Amino acid sequence: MRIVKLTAESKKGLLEDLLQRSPNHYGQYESAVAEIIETVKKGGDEALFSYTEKFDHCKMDAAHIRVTREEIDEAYQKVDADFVEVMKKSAANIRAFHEKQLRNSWFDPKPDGTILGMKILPIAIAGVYVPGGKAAYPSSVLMNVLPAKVAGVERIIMTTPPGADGKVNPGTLIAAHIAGVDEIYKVGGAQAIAAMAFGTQSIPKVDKITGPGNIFVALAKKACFGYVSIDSIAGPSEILVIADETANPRYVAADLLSQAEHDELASAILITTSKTLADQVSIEVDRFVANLSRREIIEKSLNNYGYILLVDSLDEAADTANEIASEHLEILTKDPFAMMTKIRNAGAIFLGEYSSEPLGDYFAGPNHVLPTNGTARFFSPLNVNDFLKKTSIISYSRPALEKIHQDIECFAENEGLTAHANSIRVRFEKED
Ligand SMILES: NC(=O)c1ccc[n+]([C@@H]2O[C@H](COP(=O)([O-])OP(=O)(O)OC[C@H]3O[C@@H](n4cnc5c(N)ncnc54)[C@H](O)[C@@H]3O)[C@@H](O)[C@H]2O)c1
Ligand SMILES: N[C@H](CO)Cc1c[nH]c[nH+]1
Ligand SMILES: [Zn+2]
Repeated sequence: MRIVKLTAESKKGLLEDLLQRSPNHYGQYESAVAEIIETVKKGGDEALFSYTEKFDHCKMDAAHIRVTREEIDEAYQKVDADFVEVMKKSAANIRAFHEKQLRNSWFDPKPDGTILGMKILPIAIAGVYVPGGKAAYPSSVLMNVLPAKVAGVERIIMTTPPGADGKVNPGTLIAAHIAGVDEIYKVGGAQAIAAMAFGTQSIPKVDKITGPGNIFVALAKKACFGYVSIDSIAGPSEILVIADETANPRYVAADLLSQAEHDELASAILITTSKTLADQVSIEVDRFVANLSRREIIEKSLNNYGYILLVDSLDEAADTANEIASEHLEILTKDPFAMMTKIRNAGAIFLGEYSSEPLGDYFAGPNHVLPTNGTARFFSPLNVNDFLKKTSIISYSRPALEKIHQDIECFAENEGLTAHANSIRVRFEKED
């Protein structure tokens, strides 16, 4: 991995480079995605079948688009029983963590007769996209579906592209079954997003679409936003490690590679105060890479977005981490909790040498759908709130309104909205 002394100039170049990975920079696919969405809007199921044949090389029809109970049973025959048990344990952790996020409706009655409150209800129907192109991610099924379940969403549907044989990855099906998905449809890409946003003969229109996917999926979600709610536009995975001279270089190297293997555009960055650690990590990275199955992808992503940045102090490391606002941030320093207090922007923070990033990807419980491309400055991890909607409650008694009616009339008149003022005043005027 290249080792770079951090300067104002190298930082500027790095930040600009990282931003190029955002789906917002892939405008060349936007017109193709817009055409797919329009075609699905007009053509419904027939358009879906034709895109499935074109992109997934699979002949699909209305009788086979929905996954059957028999297909789920078949999946259980194919997947190792130990893996099924692990998915169940992981699901229990994810559910328990997300249950802590639940908020109840609240009402605040006052002695003067006012009641203000917030009525909180789940959305009625959620649609989860699960990638199925290059690799299957049963963990992402759990991470997207369980917060919706905890929120109390009544109907959760899922779409995922079929293989050429018309089948869905068995691990994906079992994860969906464990998490409690109601319906699974075999369709992928932008066409799946359009189907969930607008509805087709087979696929219901949903209120919110969540889930990761490739550039066609990301741009389709962006284009459908407004017709339907979405979680976020996820970009390629990112890991940032802050480490000092106390860190174990093997652990740092292994953790950087864990995210580099996701994608050629994934970023893996170490910020350290120790030149010795930097050199050791670089050696350990080379040792590990030689034996990893996704070596080609890893080498490309390290070549594209792999950096070891040398800084003069941990404060400089924290400032830089806050500017990068990484999806994942590991802190491997003498006092990780002290360091954590200096971090403002990160999707998830992993503290200490036994909290390596894949713990969060698979098992600990917090969501692995996290803001990427610097959006941790203003976005949060996927959570139960994403599947809840709120309605304000306002109730005043006559005496309560009487006390303040002139204030409201004053406000309305100053905005030139006399009908607003009148709607308050009329309640306190004597009728002729
Ligand atoms: N951030 C996360 O939490 C997370 C988790 C899992 C996966 N991911 C990411 O999701 C992505 C999955 O991508 P994938 O491709 O493997 O699966 P995918 O399911 O997102 O995409 C496959 C679909 O893309 C469409 N497609 C392919 N080529 C096309 C073309 N030329 N024109 C129009 N549509 C086309 C097809 O319809 C196909 O069904 C990866 O980038 C992975 O890193 C992210
Ligand atoms: N690290 C990914 C999010 O950036 C999520 C994931 C799924 N499987 C393994 N990892
Ligand atoms: Zn991962």
